[in-house]
Amino acid sequence: MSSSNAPQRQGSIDPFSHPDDYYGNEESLARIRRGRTFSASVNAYSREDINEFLGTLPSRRGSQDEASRRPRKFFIDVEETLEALLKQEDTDQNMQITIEDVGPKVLSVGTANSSGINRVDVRGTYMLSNLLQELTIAKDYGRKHIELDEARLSENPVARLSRLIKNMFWKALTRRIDGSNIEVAGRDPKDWTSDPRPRVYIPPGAPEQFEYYSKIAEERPELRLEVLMLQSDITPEYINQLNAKPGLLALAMEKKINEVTKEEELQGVPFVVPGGRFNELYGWDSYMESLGLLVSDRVDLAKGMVVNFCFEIKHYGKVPNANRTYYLTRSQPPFLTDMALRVYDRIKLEPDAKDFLRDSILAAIKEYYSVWAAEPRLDPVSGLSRYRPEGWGVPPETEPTHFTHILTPYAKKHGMSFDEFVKAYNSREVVEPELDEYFLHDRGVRESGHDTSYRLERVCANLATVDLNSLLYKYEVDIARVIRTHFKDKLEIPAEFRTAQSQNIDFETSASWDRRARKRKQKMDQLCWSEEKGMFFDYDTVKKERQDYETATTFWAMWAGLATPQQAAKMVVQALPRFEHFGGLVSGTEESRGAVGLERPNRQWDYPYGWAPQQMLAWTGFLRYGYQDEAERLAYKWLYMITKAFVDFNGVVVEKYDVTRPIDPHRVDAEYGNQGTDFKGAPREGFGWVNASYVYGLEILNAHMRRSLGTITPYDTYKKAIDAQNAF
Ligand SMILES: OC[C@H]1O[C@H](O[C@H]2O[C@H](CO)[C@@H](O)[C@H](O)[C@H]2O)[C@H](O)[C@@H](O)[C@@H]1O
Ligand SMILES: [Ca+2]
Repeated sequence: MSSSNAPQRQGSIDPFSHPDDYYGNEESLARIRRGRTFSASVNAYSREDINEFLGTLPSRRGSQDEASRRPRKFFIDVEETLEALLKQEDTDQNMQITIEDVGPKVLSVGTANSSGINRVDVRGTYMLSNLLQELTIAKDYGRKHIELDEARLSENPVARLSRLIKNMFWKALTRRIDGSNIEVAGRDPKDWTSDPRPRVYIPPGAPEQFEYYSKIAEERPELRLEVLMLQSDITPEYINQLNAKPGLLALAMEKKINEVTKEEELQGVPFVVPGGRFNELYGWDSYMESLGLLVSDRVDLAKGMVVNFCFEIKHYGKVPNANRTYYLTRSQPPFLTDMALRVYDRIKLEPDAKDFLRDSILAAIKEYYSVWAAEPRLDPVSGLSRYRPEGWGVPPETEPTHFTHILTPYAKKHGMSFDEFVKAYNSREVVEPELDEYFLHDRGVRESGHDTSYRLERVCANLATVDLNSLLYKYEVDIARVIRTHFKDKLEIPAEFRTAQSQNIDFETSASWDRRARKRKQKMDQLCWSEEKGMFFDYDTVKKERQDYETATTFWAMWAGLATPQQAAKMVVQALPRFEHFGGLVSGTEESRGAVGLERPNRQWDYPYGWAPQQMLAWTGFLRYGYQDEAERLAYKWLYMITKAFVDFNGVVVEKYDVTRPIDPHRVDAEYGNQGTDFKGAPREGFGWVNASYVYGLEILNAHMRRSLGTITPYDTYKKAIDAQNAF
């Protein structure tokens, strides 16, 4: 077929198809297929979605013959145009074309009909940056020349971003731990050792995996894969030792027929990673991602994550923060029951659906008893739970300077260099009880997912947080409902699901779970709710007092259905205005954070930052209690902020946003900066939970809002237009 130097006719190709189809020629496609590590089939982008957005292009400087409205194609020399484009338009030389570049913002390209002889202009930041993205991707596919649909450059930004998320980003973030993918999944940008290499730890209960990976390591020495058996007794001491050789924790595998060899083999159950430096299966990221995957019709991936969680609970006793050895002592906010129920709802007609539901609920019950409702996380006095994981030492995965200000005084005290002190402290050669206390809370902060925040620093492990207890309330009501509705109110508990806390329980009924939920709600009303402030607060189980830090997690009580209608109304009227900003909800209020400066730097989970999970849970909570307008408004603001940054900054989609910053909300310099900003030419993966929030949020908006978003209309302008329309 055609060589990559010859122009290729792409006349019959959908202008919005996946790069595999759009840019992949026979040869490069064959190469990609050969090298493709597994068949993560991506669903085709819905044509209806695109049609809905067509005709609503943003009113910006258009290309010259826009009036003719005929679909136009360009014939482009990839390398030459890329070079000219960057030279002329990327004036700050960061390999992105953004509103901060000060080039002429116009580049002429040849039309396909004239074989490139007649030239027309591509104008404006958005179209030029889309051109850069398309050329970068075409180059990845080895293309020298392309025919490029103008529609691909002027595409409605909401349609473009949704399409990228559904077609490209999920695929780029999908992992499977097995021979086909171990070199990608094993990579750890956080590895602090002098010789980072892929390493996989197998739990003793999965000997077949040990055999499987050992064979791969032997057959493919170039991988430098080290296969190790995990000790059965997972103690903090042991985990500390493993820090010299950090590695992946094996996940679920299933027997499948290899499409090529037609032989049965073990394959990893796929999952989605957050992105950036986070290249493993996380706890609460996975839940948020699954909400996006379900609306992207990737039920298979959402299901895969539930199956992997069940494997983790079975073999590691919990859903670890993420599946790396250094995360083993701690978990993350628990969402398994809701996640499993949402997946079940989509697969309920499949033959194994009931087994899937049973396994998930059994795993959630085990996790509940042994992790969340057991000491040290359980506070036996209040009956509420805390993020209070075991372990000791300095968390090795954090950015190197994170603890400098905390540790330096101790290093000086012991007359040691910084590194010598860290080594001595981590191996218990030096004992510092004050530091132990600091890191007890720090581990709690990381388990809470809200790392870090002045709300939790130095106190987290003592707090019965509104977030954790709302989530556990949801576990309790979900478990009760599933047992009642799906298992005739009697769920048998097989021996492997019993725990030290539940060893005499042969079967579960809904009554005890309903009772637990009622008790938790009553305690939270008593200890966490403020009638005066109209919100829930964390409760300090040691000082026995309510905290006063105002946290957006108060809305999790609505998500979980724990709030009464009266409490919900108060939260909407009193609390919501304190958290609502230009781009949606801020994590905590400015007043609660307090003054920041050199001595007291910003923390990423405090004001002014907003995070996808806070938005998604609040929208769902508002909808649950009938606050449709509030949910729509908040979703609009969040999506507007993401869309605007996507349009103005070369397709950027990041881990978190500064929701008070209208122009460049993706610029966050707190702690380790922002994941997702540092790409060359084209974004490849976005960020897991923000991708999810985008497609999930779009489902909440009405059609009019979606159209306004596509024309980059700020919320206030949209609202004025609607009010004016309604006045007639
Ligand atoms: O390396 C520092 C910390 O990074 C993680 O936390 C952040 O990213 C996670 C993945 O997106 C997310 O779940 C968490 O909410 C973020 O704050 C990690 O989870 C921490 O344990 C780690 O110390
Ligand atoms: Ca630039």
